[in-house]
Amino acid sequence: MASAASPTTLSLIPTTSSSSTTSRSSPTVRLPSRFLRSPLRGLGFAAAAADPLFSAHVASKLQSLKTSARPITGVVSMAKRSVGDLSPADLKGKKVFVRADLNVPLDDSQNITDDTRIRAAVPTIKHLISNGAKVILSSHLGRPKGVTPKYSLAPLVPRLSELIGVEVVKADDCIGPDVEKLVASLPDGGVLLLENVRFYKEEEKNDPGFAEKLASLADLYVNDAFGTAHRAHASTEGVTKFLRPSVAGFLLQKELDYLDGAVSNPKRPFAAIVGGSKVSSKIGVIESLLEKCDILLLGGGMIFTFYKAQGLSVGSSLVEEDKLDLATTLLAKAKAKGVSLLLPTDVVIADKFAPDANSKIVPASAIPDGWMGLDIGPDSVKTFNDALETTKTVIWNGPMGVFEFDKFAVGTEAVAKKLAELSGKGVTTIIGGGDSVAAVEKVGVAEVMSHISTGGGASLELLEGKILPGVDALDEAVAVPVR
Ligand SMILES: Nc1ncnc2c1ncn2[C@@H]1O[C@H](COP(=O)(O)OP(=O)(O)OP(=O)(O)O)[C@@H](O)[C@H]1O
Ligand SMILES: O=C(O)[C@H](O)COP(=O)(O)O
Repeated sequence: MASAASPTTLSLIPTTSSSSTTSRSSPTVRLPSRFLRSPLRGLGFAAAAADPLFSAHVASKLQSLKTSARPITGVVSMAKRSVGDLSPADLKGKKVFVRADLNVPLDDSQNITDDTRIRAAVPTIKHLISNGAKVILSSHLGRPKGVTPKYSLAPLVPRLSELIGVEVVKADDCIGPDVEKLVASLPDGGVLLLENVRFYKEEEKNDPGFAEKLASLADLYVNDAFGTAHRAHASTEGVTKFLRPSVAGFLLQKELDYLDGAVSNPKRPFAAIVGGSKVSSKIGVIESLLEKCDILLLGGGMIFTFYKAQGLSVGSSLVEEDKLDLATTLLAKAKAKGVSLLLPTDVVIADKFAPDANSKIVPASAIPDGWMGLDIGPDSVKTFNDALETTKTVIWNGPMGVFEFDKFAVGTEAVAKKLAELSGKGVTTIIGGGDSVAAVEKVGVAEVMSHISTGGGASLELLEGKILPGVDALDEAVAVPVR
């Protein structure tokens, strides 16, 4: 282990050598990922033009086209068909079953405390209603066991109506004769919100009979529920067996464009920042990113397992004893692949796990007994920032410390600020879901990031390279040569 005293000896693995970066930047054509596509496919330009979120997305796509140094030839796009690929005639007067992820947090008085997921669903809904479709909107909320009033979607109606600009009608069920009547009376451009699909156990069981009942309400299917795309449920997967076309909504498409497209075919150098509590929950993500990135920065509770694997004392820091070998293996893999893996050299330690704990900054090699590391230190922040300065693409998943306690939020907030700064310089910055999103929002820099995922589990699974059933079930876009 290098001494933590000097920033020049910060990395446990040699820092990015020009040779490793150069070799990774060479015009090697990688195998196409599952959704590799022409960067402009499936964006739905009509809706995109009207929405600042998507305008920015398109602008960054155009920019990436202009700046893409690597020619890709002979690769066939396997994009999913998008709602933007449907013609106005496909939509006018049609009943469209839209599965969104409106699983938003509610407080004890049933007030929405974060409407991000509702706002993210709006572009697809607006596109459909402006094309004269009848929108049958479906979602889950929470994990109810049977009909549970506190998990009703009713509290979402006012905000949804306000954002869409249409008075949303709410059904008390999601299947059955009453719902059918409401669907029959829906005007072109109207929106009917079905009740929580998870009130039926058949939803999570992906029961074909239940899926068929949902499908029977509509003429075509749009899945925009990225946050639930890793679940093979009746409304996310089963329904596609009974409804065609089955296409991706704009949000789902954008998530795939960034979390799969930009990550699998990044502008380089490409850095990944992975934090969070435990290495065990990020093994798949780290292994997958090691195949793609040039620089890997690790933070959060997981670093102590890496330190201990290297023979360092970690005091009472969070350690997964059964993952010490794994940590060693990951370090070796990074080295073998020429990935510059940086671990923090200094940490903020605390005498207890509490917001008012006594704290001090020490080298990573000098954590005393009885103290626990709860954040990365200032030298590490500086070295991480220097490493990020050279990048063209950055993805971040998981906080650098216990950011819920202000005293230990400094490292996480520093990363958020650095990414905001890089974003302003044209670097593609992707926030891969979970607590890093909360951190970015806390710092107030969410708007400037290239992409903030609305998925927690779904984004992790996509980053791990897993196939998401809710995506896999959708129609393939017509294969087109990328160039
Ligand atoms: N040094 C540390 N010691 C203990 N816990 C830590 C440490 N650093 C970060 N954490 C905790 O890790 C948690 C986040 O870890 P998690 O693995 O859930 O990450 P995430 O990917 O952001 O979230 P999710 O899994 O929900 O997508 C935070 O609650 C944070 O307090
Ligand atoms: O919040 C989420 O991650 C999604 O809405 C999926 O919810 P679930 O984990 O209950 O399936």
